[in-house]
Order: sequence, then structure tokens, then C-alpha cells
Amino acid sequence: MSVVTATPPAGIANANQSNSRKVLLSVRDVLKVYGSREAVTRALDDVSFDICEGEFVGVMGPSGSGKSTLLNCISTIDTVTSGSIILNGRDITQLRSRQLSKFRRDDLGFIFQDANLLDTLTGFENIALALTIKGEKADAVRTKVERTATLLGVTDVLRKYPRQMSGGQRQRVAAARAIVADPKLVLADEPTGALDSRNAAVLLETLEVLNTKLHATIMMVTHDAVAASYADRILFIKDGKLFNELRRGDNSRTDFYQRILEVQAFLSGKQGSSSAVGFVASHVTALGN
Ligand SMILES: Nc1ncnc2c1ncn2[C@@H]1O[C@H](COP(=O)(O)OP(=O)(O)OP(=O)(O)O)[C@@H](O)[C@H]1O
Repeated sequence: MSVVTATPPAGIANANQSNSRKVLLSVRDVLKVYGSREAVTRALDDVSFDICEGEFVGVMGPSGSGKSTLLNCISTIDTVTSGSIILNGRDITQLRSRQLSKFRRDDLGFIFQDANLLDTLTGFENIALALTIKGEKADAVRTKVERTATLLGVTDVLRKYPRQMSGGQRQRVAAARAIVADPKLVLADEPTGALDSRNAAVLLETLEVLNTKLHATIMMVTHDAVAASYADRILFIKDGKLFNELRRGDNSRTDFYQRILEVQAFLSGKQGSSSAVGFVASHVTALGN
């Protein structure tokens, strides 16, 4: 088993390092098997890592590597075959149905590829929904929605319906909805997948604001190295296993982006430079995979 922890040295982290920030999410020895007998897929194969409070972590890997399965297990949409997922000290793989709904409502915020706003509600009502369901008072709802909308630059679409917003505005309203109730963990699944590059950049800057100003802990699955370069740390998955980890450290986003591309090239077997291969391969050994 290799355990990737959240210690923040620059560059690539080794296994089993201690950390100073509080661990929010701890994924331990997670195995997820689909199918049976002849058609068994180990979608997650002994995966272990930690995410600390306030971290912005990207998850990357080739198609079919297990990224969505991992996100689905953490969001409790899917169940693990074995292993544990501890969020804020509680093993969420053990929750029963009523606790599960409460956990998803209170502890998680979701941002999907499509904004998934409710068409019959205005921007304000879409953002307010999580608070209204929780039974918060109207004044508190208004204050929180307006504060979040201001931070994310969507105050001018609060009265509009989703069909009257641009794709980028819809995604930022979705980001506001994900964060307004102050969830412990924001899960983003290809959040820029349906956006053009300008709107993608705005959304990524929005996630950066959520992370740096509101100290939101974010876990984002993405194929896109540009999107990933906004994160503090990238976990790379290959064939259901945690393959490697990159940290931005003090590097510029451009440098981080280049390093992400190198690992991506290695993972997809398209690496051109032998230095990139050596660079990655030496650290694969460090993780023990
Ligand atoms: N419900 C299922 N039944 C059987 N196999 C599944 C199921 N869901 C996923 N898998 C398999 O598990 C593996 C991981 O799938 P997963 O969707 O997690 O990959 P991914 O990394 O998210 O891929 P992509 O980038 O293409 O979305 C794949 O081999 C996939 O075929």
C-alpha cells in the first residue's frame, strides 16, 4: 500500500510524510470492483491519500483510470468494495441512508460539467436552494446568497433564469450554489468541460477565489492540464492505482502546467523527451506503485 499524504514540500511528495495542516479527507486502502467472475474490473485498486483542509487538489488520469469512480465513492453516490473514506473524522462508507442524504446536503458541494441549474428557478433561487432546504431564515439566505454572488461576480444574473445566462455565468452560479452553504468539501467533475477557454479561465479563477479567500477545500477531476494547473496538488491515477503526485509548491502556474504535461505524456505513453521519462519514473518508485 502507498499512502500519499498532504505534506507541502515543493516538487513531488514521497509516501508517508507527516503534515502540519488538519487532514479533512482520508482515503484508505480503497478497493472498488465492478462485475464478477470473468468480467471483473478493479476500478480502484488499493488507493490511499489524504487531503488537508483548504487544499485544492486535482485528480487526473487516462480515460477509464478510475477518476469518476473515486469521485463517486467520495460523494457516496457509489459504494466501495472495501477500505474506508474518512471525512472530518467520520467514515462515510458506513453511513446509512438518512445520514447519507444529510451528509451530501451539509458536507458536500458539487460542481459538474453541466451547471445543472434548475430551469424554473432564478439565479438567486438556484444558489439559495441548499440554504432553503436546510431551513435557514430568509434574511440569512439573502445575505449569504448576495455575499457569495458578489465574490463570484454573478450579482447581475441573480434575477435571470438559467436560459437567460451565458454558459460561463451558469457555471459560476453553479459554483456559488456549491459553496453558499459552506460545505466541508467541494467536488468538481470536469467543471470546465463545457466551457470555451475564456469562460473556463473565469471559472478556474473563481475556484481559486473559493480556495484562497473562503478556504474551501476542493477536489477537481479534470482531463485538462490548464485547469489542473490551478490546483495546489495533482493526484494521477492509472489503472485504478494512485500512480504519482505533483505539487505546485512555489512554482509558477506555467511551470506547474509544464510538469503536469510531462506526467500526462508519460501516462498516455506519448512522452517525447527521455528526461521527462526519467523524471517521472524515479518518482513512481518513490510512491512504491
Ligand atoms: N458501473 C460500472 N460497471 C462496470 N464497470 C464500470 C462501471 N463504472 C466504471 N466501470 C469501469 O471502471 C473503470 C474506471 O471507470 P471510471 O469511469 O472511473 O474512469 P474515468 O477515469 O473516470 O474515465 P473517463 O476519464 O473516461 O471518464 C473503467 O474500466 C470502467 O469501464
